[in-house]
Amino acid sequence: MLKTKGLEGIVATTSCVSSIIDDQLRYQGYNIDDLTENASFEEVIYLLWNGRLPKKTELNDLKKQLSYNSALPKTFLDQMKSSPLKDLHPMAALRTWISYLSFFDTEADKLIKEANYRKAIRIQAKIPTIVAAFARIRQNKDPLEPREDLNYAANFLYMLTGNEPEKISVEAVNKALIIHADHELNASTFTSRVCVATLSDLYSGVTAAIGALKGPLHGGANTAVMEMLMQIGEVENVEPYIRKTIDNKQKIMGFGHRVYKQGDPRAKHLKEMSKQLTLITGERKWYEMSLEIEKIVTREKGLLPNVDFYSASVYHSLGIKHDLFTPIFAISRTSGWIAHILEQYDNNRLIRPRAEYIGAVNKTYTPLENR
Ligand SMILES: CC(=O)SCCNC(=O)CCNC(=O)[C@H](O)C(C)(C)COP(=O)(O)OP(=O)(O)OC[C@H]1O[C@@H](n2cnc3c(N)ncnc32)[C@H](O)[C@@H]1OP(=O)(O)O
Ligand SMILES: O=C([O-])CC(=O)C(=O)O
Repeated sequence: MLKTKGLEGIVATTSCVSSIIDDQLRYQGYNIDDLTENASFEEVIYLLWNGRLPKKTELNDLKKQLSYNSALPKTFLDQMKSSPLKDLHPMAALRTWISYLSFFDTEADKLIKEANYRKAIRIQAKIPTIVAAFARIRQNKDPLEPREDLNYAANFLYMLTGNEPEKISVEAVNKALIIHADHELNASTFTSRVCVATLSDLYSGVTAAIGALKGPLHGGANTAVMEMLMQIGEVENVEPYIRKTIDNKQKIMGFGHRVYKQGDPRAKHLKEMSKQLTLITGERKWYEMSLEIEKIVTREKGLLPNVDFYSASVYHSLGIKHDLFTPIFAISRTSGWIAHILEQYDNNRLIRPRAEYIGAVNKTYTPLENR
């Protein structure tokens, strides 16, 4: 008899990439609180892929490679421009464009370690360029070339807006990218590992993971949180809205977690960022509404905010379109997916669990005309 639905509590692999122990999240042994306060996203990419922090020359080299590989081929951009993007879900677009990127990579199906690392850099370098190009093209704006002089976070903001990004925005995006980079065996990471365990390629692994992240029970929750905040509109509407949602037995987006029961350690960073950024924008209501929702949901349901809850008001305060929140999550999580994919290749075995069959047996075929 199946004891646990949704593989809850099942340990499905060993991993050195990240750990959740006593509600503390660590990447390769480093607490995310430490990394969020001190590191750059580029350092975290290196850490996740190599198991240690980079030396100065190694970091500079990674930055150069990311920068060198960040532009998109003209044919790729032409294809984007001629596609019907206007009403497309950005995660559907991203899933397609990452897969399409493999058409331009002569090493796409080479599974040797060195080629995998080169592909890892190409994907990580191009994913923010793709998201930014998508965002601009659907508004009938020309996509922008990445800039060599900007770091990963700043370059993304620049390509999105065309403006010189402000320091505070760059710092916020850098932190958000670090916070979302990896999370043990979450649904999208598991998906990526299952995919490449068949000895499929890195592009397939990342594409599959994007599909899994898209759903509102996973990465799609950050956009859903913002939709909820927009529907609520004002702090005084929070209580009736949440009460109705609870009475209707609907889920409150951005709350609850499969693994954390005492709270998601990433939420406090985003909460503080939301507080600071809404002070600057003057739109305090997004933070205040979030605080009120947290108070009521914790009181009524005993549920705590997860990573997606305060990230909504953070990204909104940075002026980012709401449906781009999940693609930004994907930009960050690509670093974690890739780390897990590389780890899977290093010690691979096909992932193929069993299903307990609960359907009918011993049926016999009835010819079509007799049904
Ligand atoms: C990056 C990330 O993926 S973080 C998660 C992002 N997703 C969300 O924020 C969506 C809202 N949250 C949820 O749907 C869930 O809490 C999940 C998907 C995160 C975890 O799901 P699970 O571990 O499968 O818990 P499950 O959905 O079975 O919930 C257990 C109980 O708590 C309730 N519950 C869990 N989360 C919520 C919520 N956000 N709002 C209301 N009730 C909730 C469920 O209704 C269920 O109640 P029941 O036992 O009375 O039926
Ligand atoms: O681990 C999970 O189930 C979901 C999550 O928080 C993440 O992927 O960051």
